[in-house]
Amino acid sequence: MTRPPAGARLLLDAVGRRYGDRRVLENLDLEVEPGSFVSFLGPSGAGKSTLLRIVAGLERPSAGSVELRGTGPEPVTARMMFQEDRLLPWRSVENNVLLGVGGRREEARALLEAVGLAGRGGAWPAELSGGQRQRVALARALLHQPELLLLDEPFGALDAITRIAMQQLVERLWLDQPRTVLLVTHDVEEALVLSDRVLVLAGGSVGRDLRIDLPRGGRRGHPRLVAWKEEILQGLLEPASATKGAAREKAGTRPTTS
Ligand SMILES: Nc1ncnc2c1ncn2[C@@H]1O[C@H](COP(=O)(O)OP(=O)(O)OP(=O)(O)O)[C@@H](O)[C@H]1O
Repeated sequence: MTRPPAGARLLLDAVGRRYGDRRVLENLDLEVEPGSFVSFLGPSGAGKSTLLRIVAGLERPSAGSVELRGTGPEPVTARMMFQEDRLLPWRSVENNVLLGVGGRREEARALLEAVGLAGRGGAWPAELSGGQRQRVALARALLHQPELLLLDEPFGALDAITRIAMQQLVERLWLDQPRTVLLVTHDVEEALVLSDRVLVLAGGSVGRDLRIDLPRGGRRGHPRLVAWKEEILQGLLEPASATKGAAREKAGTRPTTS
């Protein structure tokens, strides 16, 4: 199935970000097609969240440029979702969805229904499970009909089963309403199951750029997906063992086996 182009196009040109002497991103070029689902993997500290914050406009790059092109002349609407749900405990579920927006109760209720929380608008966040709270956070992001949805490890705190349910929900909503999605995750399988494209950040830039051309729906357990997963995991493990090996050589020590 070919999806109609929708959502924002993202163009990063030689983006760099440093904190003091520390270069986190360097000379990063990237073009993301409108309506595509792109995931970012990489070792801890590789700059995945930094990149997302830069795309969201929450942080400025130290070098290079970021361009977002929407479907119309208006500025691109982007919304971000985090590992923490960031719900306000003193507001009802529905009023959390409507945060900063007035008078769109019908839409908020329809969205709560779409995320599997029909009739729970009057509940307090504390009355919901972690997965349900993330559903509210998703509904809140979608109320703004973003052309760009930025997901920073949004299922990281959820148990394995809830996590898969959330992945399926996000995929279904994305298929229903095309928009560009950027997902930062540590879960290689999650990235491969959900994405059109998986990017592995390394050394401040894009190390690997994989197009996942498997049909959706039956990806989990597919031999090609399993092979990609192994290959990516190996690549993520290698820099660490190479560094340790180099450190040992320098120190003149041998690895211990116990
Ligand atoms: N505001 C900041 N000030 C100083 N250093 C920062 C700041 N934000 C991020 N960093 C540093 O930049 C590097 C990249 O951080 P970032 O959170 O983007 O990595 P990440 O790939 O998302 O990591 P993780 O997978 O652990 O979440 C880290 O070394 C971090 O300490």
